[in-house]
Amino acid sequence: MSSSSASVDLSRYGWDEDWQSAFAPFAAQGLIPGRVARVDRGLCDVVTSLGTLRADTALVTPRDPVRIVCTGDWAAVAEGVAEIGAQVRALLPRRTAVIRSGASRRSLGQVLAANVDTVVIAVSLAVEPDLGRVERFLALAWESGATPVVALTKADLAPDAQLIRADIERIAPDVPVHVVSATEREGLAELRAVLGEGTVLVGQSGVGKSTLANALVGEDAMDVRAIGVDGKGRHTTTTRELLPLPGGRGVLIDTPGLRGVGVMDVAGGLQQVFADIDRLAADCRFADCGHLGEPECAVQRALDEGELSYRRLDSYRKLQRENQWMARRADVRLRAEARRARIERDRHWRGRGRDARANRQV
Ligand SMILES: Nc1nc2c(ncn2[C@@H]2O[C@H](COP(=O)(O)OP(=O)(O)OP(=O)(O)O)[C@@H](O)[C@H]2O)c(=O)[nH]1
Ligand SMILES: [Zn+2]
Repeated sequence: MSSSSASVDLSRYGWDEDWQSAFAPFAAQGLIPGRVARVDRGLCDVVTSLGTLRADTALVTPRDPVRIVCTGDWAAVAEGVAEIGAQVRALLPRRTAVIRSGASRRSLGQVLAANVDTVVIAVSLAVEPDLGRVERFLALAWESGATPVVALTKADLAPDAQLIRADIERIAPDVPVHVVSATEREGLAELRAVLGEGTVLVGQSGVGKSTLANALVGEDAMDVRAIGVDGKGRHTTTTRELLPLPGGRGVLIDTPGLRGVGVMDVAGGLQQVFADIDRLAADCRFADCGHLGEPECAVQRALDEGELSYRRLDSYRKLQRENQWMARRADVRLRAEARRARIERDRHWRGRGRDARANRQV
């Protein structure tokens, strides 16, 4: 699909009047708008009205990984002439960003998708779902500014899909939960109906995201391959793609499967996922109740009555601790960076002073 020359209608990719007005200053510089469909090692595929261009992203590569170009971004692109290829010159400010904490142990974030209004969390019905992991994804999704939806995949492999659905609904208040089978093409229309203008599919590796994306888009658009390269014969999505859904129903972004998903800066998201616990806590006698045996604790009462599970309260505490820990790490990192910058600056000025003295002596 790359470098087609046909004229592309960008409204199929989510272009609207607000983007248009945000773009005005770039249009004045002769740049063209494009939506980033895929990013890899310094280059990206960007869909413009002229077709998909391969563009250099060096000019928009800051140190902060959260600000690095990502699938779903709207970019101001210089088309390029002769040997000089296309270049991404700037990114329009994002409306939403789905961010997880970085894969490494350093406290850096990684943007999974930008400018989506729906986050579909894919959870496989083929295995016992890990409720804590679903809660993590929900926190990320709420925090992004988009709306979460849960898709329970591989329904054809699960005799008790409705039981699992009830469990998920309990931990995901106010979130639509859909049971689908991509291979049997079941539940797809219902799922499609709740998607917004832009959707990203997230979830663990192997839950069936790419297969579901293909089923929703209606063609073999994603690269789903059984590869033996890693020796485990796992199915792995090697690229991240953005595709328009049929019937003008917005775009769909597939993401590579995540082994683990860390949270950072998700305090607001956690409050939304665990709104039930916060509501209970409001009825505790003490405003700062730790729900650890204090008298007249509404959370303890709900635990005793089986209205709230110990697992869910533990999960909330664990995610809160992780979030605070990540925030502290980010603080430490920012302070270290500031210190490094100060040392650099001092060295620079000391060097200049030495040069000036040396000059005087000549
Ligand atoms: N039975 C059944 N198998 C499915 C279904 N959807 C996906 N699969 C299978 O599950 C395996 C993983 O599917 P993928 O679509 O590659 O999963 P993914 O989540 O994109 O995986 P990553 O790319 O690693 O993130 C493949 O063997 C699919 O054929 C389904 O609805 N039913
Ligand atoms: Zn309490």
